[in-house]
Amino acid sequence: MTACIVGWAHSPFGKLADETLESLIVKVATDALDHAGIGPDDVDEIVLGHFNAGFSAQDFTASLVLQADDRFRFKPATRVENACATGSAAVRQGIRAIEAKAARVVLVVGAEQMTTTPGPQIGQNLLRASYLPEDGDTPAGFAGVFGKIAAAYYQRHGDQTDALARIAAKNHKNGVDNIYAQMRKDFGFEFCRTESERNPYVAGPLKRTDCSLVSDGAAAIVLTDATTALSMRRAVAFRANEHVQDFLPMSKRDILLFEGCEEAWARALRNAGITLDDLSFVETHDCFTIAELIEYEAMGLAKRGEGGKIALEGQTEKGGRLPVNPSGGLKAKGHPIGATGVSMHALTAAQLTGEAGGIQVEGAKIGGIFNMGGAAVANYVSILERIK
Ligand SMILES: CC(=O)CC(=O)SCCNC(=O)CCNC(=O)[C@H](O)C(C)(C)COP(=O)(O)OP(=O)(O)OC[C@H]1O[C@@H](n2cnc3c(N)ncnc32)[C@H](O)[C@@H]1OP(=O)(O)O
Repeated sequence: MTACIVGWAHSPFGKLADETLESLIVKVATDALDHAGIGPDDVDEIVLGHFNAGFSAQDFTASLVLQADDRFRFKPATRVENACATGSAAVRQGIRAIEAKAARVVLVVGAEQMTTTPGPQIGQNLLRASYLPEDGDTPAGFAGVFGKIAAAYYQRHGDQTDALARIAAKNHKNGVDNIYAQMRKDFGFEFCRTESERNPYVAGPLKRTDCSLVSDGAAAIVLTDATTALSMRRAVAFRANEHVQDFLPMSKRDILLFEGCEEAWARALRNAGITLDDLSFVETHDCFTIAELIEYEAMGLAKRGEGGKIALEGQTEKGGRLPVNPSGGLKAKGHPIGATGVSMHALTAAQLTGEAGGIQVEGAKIGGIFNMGGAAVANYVSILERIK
């Protein structure tokens, strides 16, 4: 049974000093049901994606969704976690409940509040998603992990300074038109390419503009089975949804290949019966620009070692062969860990129903999503298409 997205909601991403984790969750849960045109009584199951790992003193957070409305009382609610792919793990749990016919309507919420944590502690919290015996004390947190990956990529395939700057500039430019984005500033290629006081090196060859943002934010989607969806205002179907989990230690794999990402894309395209050429756009996990570059190769858009080439040719820019991250990605939109995967699904659904506003990809028909946890450890690919 195909699961469908029938409604969604998105908070602004950024430093949201007036919000709490609870207020963010309550707002998007309420707004997503309104958008779907249903009420709390219609919901069979609730899934919350929330990473936490020290960002919030409040743990055991699934029941925070019930704070949105007393009518949620006694409904099953569960929190799921899979590092930076936590949001997509929550989406997948909802899909599986529908496919198993255990639920007809599932409310999926993703949320994180990161900016209330002091700077150095943020890096330490994020590193809990690395293999601690190897990477637990990496300087600069997860940027340090990807700084090592970038340095190794340069060694194997040559300097990628220009390509990474092109990816950063593209995503920042796209983010200008995203009303939910944390950073709506077009920095331009030269600024992203050049080390400066405002764009210092953070880890290895990665500068500040190569890194995603530290963010607060939440997003929610409403899932139903296809029959129910067709009776509603809109229906965006999952043509595929795949999850591939790889080894956590990077020393057990060739970390420059992102093989889990490759496998997830291969399975998703096969199950959807399409090729990359059928996609109108992709939202991909650009936690660091080097990740987006390697993902071009893992998804099959570029040969190994040539991800930078297609970035420099503008193939992934709006109007290019395959627009990647029209939302501005994690780079400009922001990356509140538990919310990110849900946000990707909400904004992809919005693209496909023509509700994406300034970031709309004209004529978008099929959208792809790649959300990852750790360094290509948890790999989730969804392929979405509007059916109503
Ligand atoms: C964990 C997994 O499972 C997989 C993953 O997804 S890993 C990704 C997890 N997320 C991260 O690791 C977050 C990475 N980013 C960071 O840690 C931080 O943004 C950073 C270290 C790159 C910069 O932080 P910082 O040096 O403390 O900057 P900060 O003092 O906050 O801000 C200084 C300026 O830079 C800007 N800035 C901050 N971060 C920026 C970024 N990433 N890109 C562009 N500009 C940024 C700020 O807006 C500010 O600008 P103004 O002076 O004009 O106001």
